[in-house]
Amino acid sequence: MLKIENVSKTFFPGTVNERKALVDVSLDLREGDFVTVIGSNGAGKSTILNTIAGRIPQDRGQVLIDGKEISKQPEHKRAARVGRVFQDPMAGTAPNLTVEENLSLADRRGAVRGLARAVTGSKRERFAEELKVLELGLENRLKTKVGLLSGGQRQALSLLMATFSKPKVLLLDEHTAALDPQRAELVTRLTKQVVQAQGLTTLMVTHNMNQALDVGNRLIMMHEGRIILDASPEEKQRMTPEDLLHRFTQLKGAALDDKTLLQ
Ligand SMILES: Nc1ncnc2c1ncn2[C@@H]1O[C@H](COP(=O)(O)OP(=O)(O)OP(=O)(O)O)[C@@H](O)[C@H]1O
Repeated sequence: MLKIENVSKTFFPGTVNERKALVDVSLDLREGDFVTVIGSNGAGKSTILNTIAGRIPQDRGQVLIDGKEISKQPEHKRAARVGRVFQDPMAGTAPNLTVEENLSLADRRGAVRGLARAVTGSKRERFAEELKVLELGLENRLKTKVGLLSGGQRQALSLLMATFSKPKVLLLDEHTAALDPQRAELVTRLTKQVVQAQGLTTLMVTHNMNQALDVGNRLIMMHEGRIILDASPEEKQRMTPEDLLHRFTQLKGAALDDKTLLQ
């Protein structure tokens, strides 16, 4: 479904600031796979999401959705097929627009022209229905400016907006990290719910080992631009956070040893 083939990305190549963010990364996701992505700071987790979304062009390799190469498509062209939620609750919504105007924009994502913000009666009813699922009472606040909502409410709305046009792929970049534990739990629960209901193929970056094991059916671990572990559903189910940390230390060490050997 989502295929990443031998993707590499180096920032500032040939300079003192050179950063190899992705080194020959390949990944194959089946329809409905929900993959959690963990790794150290600077491992390349966000960069991989950025190359799928089209925010950053890769230097080499291909990104395919349903067998179709999308690497040349600009970000806005991919938006209808690739939904995304960021860490910052401010990033996914327009604060000066109302809840219903934001939803209307999300509803029209990928459409060519038209009054994207305009909200008709039937649409309003549909939006209210969709909002009810969040259990935050936002269905009664359709005309509230989004800037007045709490971080958790905005993030829940961002999630709904990212999945509104039934994307092929959902990218979650530490989308619960900026929330307090209670709201993070709520948004995690909503995420599971929405991904399952729509059967979305999903990649979720997290620094939280418990969350990485609790959510999804597959887990990958990245280090210095490479995937160093791709845990199957069975393997993931058996793992504890301690196992995961232990594997990380082991594999990280092995990656370093390999590099030393190659020098
Ligand atoms: N736009 C950019 N310009 C220059 N360097 C970048 C850019 N984006 C990422 N990098 C570099 O690429 C490497 C991978 O960064 P990336 O943000 O993908 O890591 P990450 O695994 O998401 O890290 P974190 O967990 O800290 O968010 C890092 O060395 C980073 O400094």
